[in-house]
Amino acid sequence: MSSKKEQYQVHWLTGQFCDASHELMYRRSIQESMRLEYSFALSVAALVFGMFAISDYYLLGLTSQFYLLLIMRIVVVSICLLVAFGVRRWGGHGYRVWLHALPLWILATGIILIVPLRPDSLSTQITAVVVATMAFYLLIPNLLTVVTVASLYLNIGFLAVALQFTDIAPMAALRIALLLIMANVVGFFALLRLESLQRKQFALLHEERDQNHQLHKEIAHRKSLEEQLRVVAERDALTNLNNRGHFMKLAQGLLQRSQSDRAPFSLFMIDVDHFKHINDTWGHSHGDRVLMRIAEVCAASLRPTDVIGRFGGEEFVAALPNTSPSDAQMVAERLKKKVAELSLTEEMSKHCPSVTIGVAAVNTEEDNLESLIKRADQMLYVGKRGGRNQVVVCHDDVEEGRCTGS
Ligand SMILES: Nc1nc2c(ncn2[C@@H]2O[C@H](COP(=O)(O)OP(=O)(O)OP(=O)(O)O)[C@@H](O)[C@H]2O)c(=O)[nH]1
Repeated sequence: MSSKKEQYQVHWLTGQFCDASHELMYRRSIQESMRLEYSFALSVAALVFGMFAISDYYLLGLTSQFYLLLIMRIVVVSICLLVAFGVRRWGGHGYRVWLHALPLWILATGIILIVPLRPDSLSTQITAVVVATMAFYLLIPNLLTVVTVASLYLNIGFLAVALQFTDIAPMAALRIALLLIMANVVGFFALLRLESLQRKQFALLHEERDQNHQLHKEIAHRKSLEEQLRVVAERDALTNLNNRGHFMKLAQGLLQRSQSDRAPFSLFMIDVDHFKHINDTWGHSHGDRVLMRIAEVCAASLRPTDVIGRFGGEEFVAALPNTSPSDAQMVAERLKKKVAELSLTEEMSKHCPSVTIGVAAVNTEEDNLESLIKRADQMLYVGKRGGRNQVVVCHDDVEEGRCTGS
């Protein structure tokens, strides 16, 4: 945190960031607005400077001095307007410091040159220099260092030329110098304060952005952890099917909805045949792979609205809402066929995997998930006893022992 503060530290004298990369980043961020502001302020300053040609005319008439002043004003205004146009089009505050400094020097030169051409209007010119100094600092957006140097050039140059070309007394010159120093001090500290406040605001904004970014990262990390936890809590690690607990929860919901809609509902108990033999012959890792493949086939054979889970070991369970016993038998037969068609690893190519499926359907409104599972399990047992690799459907009259097998 403290190193961040150091990075965003503002220099007490220049009002710029001590860190050059942050200073560049700041200037780039204000570049667009600065371009427009700068070119507008410079155009206004140039036009005001040009308009003083009217007072030149009233003071000097159509004399050679007037024409000289007029030419000088036209040159200054033209250059300033050209630079204003150039900055608006191409000039970035961050990159072209010289382009932003140039018009200040030209305006300052113009103001200084008025003194020898209109030496008798010195008091007006002193006011103009003070106003120009304040405009340099506060109206035409620029770097504090650039403004200070240009303003010192204007003030010292003006005083030197005034001493040279006018007959001011030394005390009057001292008073003018004090006035100009005051204007510079006020302008300097006002701009210094503005520059550092703007940069501090920029730093705060960036710190806030960094914190927001951190927060977003933290939230994303937590969400992914929550997702991982949810998967661990709901999924079977080997087959990625629902685990028994989650299956029961989902199937319970489906059963309740089916019962309230008076819609048919069926349930499968699916058991892999001779799975112990697979483990014993090819090892547990092959057994695991067979389980995974069968789980994939089972899941793919069902509709998206059905729910399947691993009940335990090599046994799976599936809930089929809106499915009558005859439809359930058809689905189970299809599933059994797909398992039989499974191609296993080369070593196991001679083994033909098979499953036995016990099917039960909702009979009465009092039926619940446990009783359905129990009946499907009984059908599974019947199928196992009947030679495996078959589907056994429990009908309404199961109590009387009538089942359909294939
Ligand atoms: N590889 C592997 N084996 C498992 C897993 N869970 C259970 N088993 C094994 O599956 C075998 C199931 O054997 P049995 O219950 O005798 O069933 P079976 O050999 O398929 O015989 P039937 O069901 O009667 O056809 C046991 O040897 C368990 O150790 C598992 O996650 N991976």
